[in-house]
Amino acid sequence: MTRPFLKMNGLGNDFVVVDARQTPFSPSATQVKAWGDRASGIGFDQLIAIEGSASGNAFMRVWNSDGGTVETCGNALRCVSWYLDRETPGADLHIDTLGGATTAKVLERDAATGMASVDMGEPRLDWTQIPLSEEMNTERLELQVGPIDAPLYHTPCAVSMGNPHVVFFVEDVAAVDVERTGSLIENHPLFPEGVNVEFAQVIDRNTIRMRVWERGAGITKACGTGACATLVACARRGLSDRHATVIMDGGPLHILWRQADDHVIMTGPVEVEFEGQLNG
Ligand SMILES: N[C@@H](CCC[C@H](N)C(=O)O)C(=O)O
Repeated sequence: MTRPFLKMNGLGNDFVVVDARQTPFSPSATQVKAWGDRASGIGFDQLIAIEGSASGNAFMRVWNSDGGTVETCGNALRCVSWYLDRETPGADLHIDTLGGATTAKVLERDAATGMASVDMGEPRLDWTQIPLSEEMNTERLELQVGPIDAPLYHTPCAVSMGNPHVVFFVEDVAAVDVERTGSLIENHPLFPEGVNVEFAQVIDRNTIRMRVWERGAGITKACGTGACATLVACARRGLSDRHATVIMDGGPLHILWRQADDHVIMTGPVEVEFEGQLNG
């Protein structure tokens, strides 16, 4: 089987995007892992399929590079909206995901880059929606890393943006061992479906520096849902306003948690890298 794909990224969080609207695409976990391997395959953080949808313009399916399917991906939603916008330039695009329905709009575009805004819907804040394995206040989780009497990181905030996130507040994000702590927390029993782990340093009320360990993908340069979860977490704790620039290793996203309807709006860039064919 060979399938054409487009390699794209949002702030360096990179994807292989397959248009599966005409021909079904159902790779095995082994195939996804092989294609995702940066040493021997194409290399990506997520594999994305654009499928048909009865209720919207398209359905976006997401696999992490470890081969597991997950609910959604914020940076990929901007890339998929750029792809679909070629067919109906400037229109609002309704893109469904396993994590919920979204609406996207491409604000600027040229042949290989663009800027898009996605309404990600409401964050889910109840412990059952994250989900957690036991009832807890998601604004202040009873969770800590390090010695019991002098924890390195503690009392994070949990937010679901359709997929699960836990946000730790730190004084110096550059000093965090993201791999060590992220991999430990990703599989903590408090998170029965695993969790994406963010470390956030509040610079001022409208600027947050964040680094991420993604469930099923490890350290990535940026995470769209992670940036949304980080802004929501900071605003819930009174550390930021409801709009901020979240600066990740790959660059900034602008996030607004709109007062009127509680929806989170993410705005940022899209880039096309190259076209290719998947074999396998
Ligand atoms: N890169 C993403 C999130 C991809 C899925 C995530 N690793 C998960 O397992 O939930 C983004 O930009 O949101």
